[in-house]
Amino acid sequence: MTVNIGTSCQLLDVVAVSVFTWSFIRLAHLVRRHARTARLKGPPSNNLIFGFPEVLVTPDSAEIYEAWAVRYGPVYQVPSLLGTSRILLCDPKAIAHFYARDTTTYRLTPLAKFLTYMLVGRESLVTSHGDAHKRLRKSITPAFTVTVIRTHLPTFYDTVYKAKVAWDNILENSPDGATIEVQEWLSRISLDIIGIAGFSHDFASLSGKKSAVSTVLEDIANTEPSPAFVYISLLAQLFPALLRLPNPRTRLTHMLNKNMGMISQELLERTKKDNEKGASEGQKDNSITGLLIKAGSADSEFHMSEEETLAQMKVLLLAGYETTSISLTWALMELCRDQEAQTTLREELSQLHGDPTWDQVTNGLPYLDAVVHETLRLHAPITETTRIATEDDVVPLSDPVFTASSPHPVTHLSIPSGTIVSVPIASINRSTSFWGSDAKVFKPSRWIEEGGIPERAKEVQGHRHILTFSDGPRACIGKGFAVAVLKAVLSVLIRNFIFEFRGGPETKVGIAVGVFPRPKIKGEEGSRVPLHVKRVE
Ligand code: HEM
Repeated sequence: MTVNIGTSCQLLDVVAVSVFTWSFIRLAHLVRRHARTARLKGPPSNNLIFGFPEVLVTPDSAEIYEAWAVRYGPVYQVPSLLGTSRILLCDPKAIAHFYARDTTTYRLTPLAKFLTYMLVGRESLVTSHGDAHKRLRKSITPAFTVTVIRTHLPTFYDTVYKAKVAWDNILENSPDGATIEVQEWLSRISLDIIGIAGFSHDFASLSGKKSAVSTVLEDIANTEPSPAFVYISLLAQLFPALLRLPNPRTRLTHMLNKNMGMISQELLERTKKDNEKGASEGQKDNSITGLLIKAGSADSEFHMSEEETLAQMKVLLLAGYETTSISLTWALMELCRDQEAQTTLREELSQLHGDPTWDQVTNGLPYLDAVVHETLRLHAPITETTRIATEDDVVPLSDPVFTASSPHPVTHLSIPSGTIVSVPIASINRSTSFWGSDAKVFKPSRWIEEGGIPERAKEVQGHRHILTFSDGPRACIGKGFAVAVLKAVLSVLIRNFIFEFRGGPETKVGIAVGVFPRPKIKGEEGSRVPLHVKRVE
């Protein structure tokens, strides 16, 4: 087909007019919505086009959000693209109300939906809403009961022991210790655990097999977003399709989706075959893949299509693996900074004869529990929840606030349909007003001491008063699994090895921007975390 210049100009004109008209309609809609919202206090715009772009592009905006909450009150508005704004909720009652209505009144923003489609395809648990979400969630819930997670504990130990053996070999002739890049190892441990426990598949990454999924995730974390990409991702709030423009990050995202798709398809086929055999032998398959296959069968109440099944597998693989490995890395880094905490944990673990049993993992090791929850409090891998209101809502507040438009304090906030609302998870988890003057300090003892958790923090609903696993109908389905993995892996590593920063406890820590922000040692390439590791003799 040939296209002459005249035709291309007409085409461009049509595109330009369409984009302009569409933008105009959207702006008119936003202006109308603005008129119906009580104007909240908040920082002034510092950029005519983007509002306050810094807060969207810094990997850790927790302290900016906290400073604004102190200055403008626990609910405030932040300038956003083209004169629009976003509402931030830092009030516990408002947050509980918001999360309780997640998937119904509050839904994924067009940008988040678009990004998730790019990552895992359509029809997944994370992009579905209302009854469709309930149906998909119910289909995999049996894989996350305490009874099932408990059966995976030996798998968690078997996997971390593979790393222990490899590290023992590295350290065999180095009594004073050696440098080990732990982030990569912790990623391998997490991937192999989720593979075996969740999908009955051994990725064998601890045996040196390169995984197509982890390689792409590494590449994403090691590819600094270019200034052009940062600009595009800011504009993508209004025009998500801009993310389709060719750039290295988009290419890697497509590759991740493709690789996860190939693995999921392979696992699905294999499990189907195994199940046919197992069913004839009367076995029950409670693995994630087994449950999803059951949900896709003709006589199931869930009527899940093959596309939905594959999308769920990709979501679970990504959600379960990357978040857990990031949390493990943070735990080791905090224990390097606080050697006393590391010793206390080792002493607690050394009193056991062998690896903790399930009862010890869940109830019998208070300091291990405290280290894990203090890490999760300080370093939420998912730093905020952002949604769009799909209907008008009235949000109750714990404490009255002054708005910019009313001389009297208000006890409720009116949120018109179309408003973007965010909960700054990481900021609230380490905010001084919730957790006290030592909120930013890694202090596991706060989880054990009488009165260690301030009353204000106790007002926050969510797993142990932190928002790291979010809350409400979309709260993390894998939180019990994740906490058990963190405890099992740390118990083996800390009992057997001593970890130190090579540059001493004051070593600076930075953030690498992967699918989720990952910690790194400042000055190291990509997301590398080389630590000095010594065997416990
Ligand atoms: C430390 C580890 C983990 C953290 C911090 C974490 C955090 C979260 C958060 C904050 C959400 C809500 C996301 C949103 O609202 O947009 C979420 C959802 C989810 N998580 Fe986790 N997660 C972790 C581990 C896991 C594991 C191990 C699995 C599975 C094996 C898992 C599976 C999921 C799934 C499927 C969802 C979506 C739930 C839904 O939409 O109904 N997560 N997680």
